[in-house]
Parts: sequence; C-alpha cells; structure tokens
Amino acid sequence: MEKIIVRGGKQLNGSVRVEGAKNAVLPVIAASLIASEGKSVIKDVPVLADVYTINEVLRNMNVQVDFEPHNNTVTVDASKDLITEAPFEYVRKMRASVLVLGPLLARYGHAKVAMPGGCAIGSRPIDLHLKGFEAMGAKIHVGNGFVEATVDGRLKGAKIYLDMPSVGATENIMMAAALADGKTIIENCAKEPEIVDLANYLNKMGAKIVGAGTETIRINGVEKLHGANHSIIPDRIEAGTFMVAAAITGGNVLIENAVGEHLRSVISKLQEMNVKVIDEKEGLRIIGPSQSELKATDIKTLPYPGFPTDMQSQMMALMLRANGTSVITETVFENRFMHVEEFRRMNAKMKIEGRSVIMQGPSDLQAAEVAATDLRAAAALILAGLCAEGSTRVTELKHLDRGYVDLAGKLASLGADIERVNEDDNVMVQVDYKNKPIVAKLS
Ligand SMILES: CC(=O)N[C@H]1[C@@H](OP(=O)(O)OP(=O)(O)OC[C@H]2O[C@@H](n3ccc(=O)[nH]c3=O)[C@H](O)[C@@H]2O)O[C@H](CO)[C@@H](O)[C@@H]1O
Ligand SMILES: C=C(OP(=O)(O)O)C(=O)O
Repeated sequence: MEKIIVRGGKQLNGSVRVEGAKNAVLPVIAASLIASEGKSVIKDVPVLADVYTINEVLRNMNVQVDFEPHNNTVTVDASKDLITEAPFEYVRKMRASVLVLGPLLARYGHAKVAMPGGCAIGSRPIDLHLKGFEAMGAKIHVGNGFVEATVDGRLKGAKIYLDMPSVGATENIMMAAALADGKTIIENCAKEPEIVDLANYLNKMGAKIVGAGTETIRINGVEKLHGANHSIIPDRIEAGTFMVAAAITGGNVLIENAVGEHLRSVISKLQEMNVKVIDEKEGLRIIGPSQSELKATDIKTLPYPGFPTDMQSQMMALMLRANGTSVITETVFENRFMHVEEFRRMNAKMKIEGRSVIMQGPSDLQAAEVAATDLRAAAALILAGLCAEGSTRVTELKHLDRGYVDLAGKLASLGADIERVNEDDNVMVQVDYKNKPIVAKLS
C-alpha cells in the first residue's frame, strides 16, 4: 500500500511554485467541447489524476485530446461529430465530469451524463444546474442513474436566479448560455476566480460574457464557438496549503505564482494568527511564528470571497497548534469534517458541535497511521504530520493525487522529512517532483 511518511519537526525554508488550478482547468477542458471548429491549446495544466479523467471523458465522446504532461499543455480538437454521453465510470471518479452537460446540450441539443452521487464531504446535488437548463428550454429526465437533457433546436436565453452561488451550476449554465439563442442573465452566481478564468476562455472562443467575478453574469448567446489558446490561473488552494505548511513549521517560504488577490480571506486569517504574509514580485512569502506565538482564531467557510471550504481542513491542522480556543464553522458542505476523527488519532483536542469544530489549543500532536477521507483532508493530515512527534503515515493517497502534483516531493524540496513509499515492497515511488514519475504512471 502506498503511504506518505512524514517525520515532524523540520522547519520549511526556500521557494516552491504552484501549478495551474485544478478547479479552473477542469471546466476549461470541458468547455473545449463547445468549439465546432479549430483547436484549443491550454497551457499551465497541472499533471493531476483529475486532468487525466476529464481528458478520458472527452476522448470517450470522440474528441481528440493530446496531453503533454512535461509541457503542461492540453490540446483539444472537438471539431468531429461527438457522442453526447458521459458514463458512470468517469462521473464516479470525479464529480466535475457533470460539467460536460452544459456544453453538450448547447451544441447538440442533447446530453446524457451519469448522476453524480454524494461524496465524503456532502450530498452534492445538481438541481441548480438542471433548473438553469430547464429555464433555457431544456427537458430533463432523470432515471436509471442518468440525467438526460434535450432541447429542440437551440437553448433560449433566460433570466436565472441561483438559490445559492454554486460554482458548478454557474459554470454549466454559463457554458450553455454562451451558445444559446438570446441573452441570459445569471443572478446570485458564484464569484470564484475560476469562474472568471472560464469566462475569459469562453470569450476567447468567441463568446460574449460580461460580469464574471460579480454576482450577475450577462451572456449574449452566439451561433458558433471556436478553439482558443488559454493559460490556466495559479491554484489558490495549493498555494494556501503551502502557506499553512510554512506557518505550521515556523518556516520562511516564498510561494511563487501565488496570487494574493485570490487569497485575501486566507491571508487575513493567517495574519490574525501571527503569521507574516509578504506580497513579493514572484509570489507570497510566508513567515511562520514560533509555536508559542501562534494565536487562535475563528473561521467560517463561505462562497468566494469568503473563506474557502477547500482550505478548511488545512487551516484546522494549523489551528490545532494555536494557543487558545479556535472554532471552524463549515457552511458550504454539510459533512466536511471526516478528517476530525483522523486528527484525533494524532492526539488532537477537538470536538464537533453541529456545523462547528471547537479546538482547545495547542494540541500536542503525535504521529499515527491516518487515512485521507478526501483530497484536502489528505493534505491536512500531511500538514499535521509536519509538526507531530514521530513518523506519521498517511494512506488513501488516491484522494491526494486528484488535486496535488507531488505534494510530498515539493515539501521535501523545502526541507521536510517526508517520503512516499510503497510499503509492501518498500519501494519509494516518487522522489523528485520535477520528473513527475508518479503521475506519469497514470497516463
Ligand atoms: C471542480 C470544482 O470546481 N470543485 C469545487 C466546486 O465544487 P461544486 O461546484 O460541486 O460546488 P458548489 O459550489 O456547486 O456547491 C456549493 C454548495 O451548493 C450545493 N449545491 C450545488 C449545486 C446544486 O445544484 N445544488 C446544491 O444544493 C452543494 O451541495 C454545496 O452545499 O466548488 C466547491 C465550493 O467552493 C469546492 O469545494 C470544489 O472544490
Ligand atoms: C472538493 C474538491 O473538489 P471536487 O469538487 O472536484 O470534489 C476540492 O478540490 O477540494
């Protein structure tokens, strides 16, 4: 079984570069389906399991997708006739597969995609995506584990109010509206930087979208879209994870490529905890305080620009080490506390009350064998291992590989005592992140 073994106590120093954002690249690759002519060349693509999955989803639909991992480039040619279905084997691996619904429906008037189930962080319905398509004239049928959307002719522009600012629903509706007949207005939409990145890409493809990044997006539908060149924005959650790594070890790390503007809520909480954050030309420098100076704080997760739920578990690791009582309230997903039990195995002093976790810090973290319950929990357990006494062993690394490019290798390059091993035969499978050996195996 593959494990990451972390021996705590090393201070992190140096610099590390963040990759393109997972949550931006997945919708961008899905959106490439819309182009009936020309190729799209997408750069700064992170070499992640999820990227291999979305590429497979598209290939299965007869799209030509070429991935050059060493150049971080994906080229998509969707100009042939496409198959308008995404089977369960892909959606099960990655919920973001539902993002092909909007582009397929808009281009072909038909899309059939396996219904995503819940996952370790919550039930995650797609009712808002479907209501948006219905408002644009689509008929939706859910049965036998699939959702099927059809429309005679083109989708019609509509005014759509989202009950909550869902990232996926905003993306799916925006992609569909780009090719609809007439004007669509999406109100109370998500404002995440990944929404802006997708809108920029669609506009390069010939779409007419304004307002992305605000709570109202206006889209004038066009008849055709073409391939375009695009570079993916830096991953704010990977950057945030390294910010916590520097802070939790009292280190000094420059996170190259991190965009301060995308991380305001995280920066403000770190500053409250006595962590220094300096905006430099190349990125963000993080200087962690000594453990005795790390202050407790409270966090509530919210849609952007609020504190991101995808940073909740990593910040929890840091708050466990802080002096005083800290509280985290999770408002985005109803069940994103599975990592609490694993932290407890590491001697963390914490309890769950409703949608909040209360921590009486500082916990004297001790090494244990712990299992990742989702992608960010995997990162959080590794972060806790960086300051725990002894050798922490983190398993269930399939979650980690969905969203981090060689986290262990990058932390090792900053001075962490960490390795990824296959304990059955004691073979180390990944040592140097620049060569990307582990992810290369997934192709
Ligand atoms: C690939 C990707 O970009 N994933 C991100 C995206 O997921 P995703 O797009 O799935 O998250 P949403 O913003 O849609 O979900 C937010 C909340 O809305 C609810 N909801 C959503 C859609 C819907 O039709 N009905 C409904 O009730 C969800 O259950 C959840 O409670 O945004 C989340 C919230 O920032 C992040 O944690 C994920 O990393
Ligand atoms: C929850 C996440 O991703 P996804 O929506 O792809 O499950 C995440 O990136 O933390």
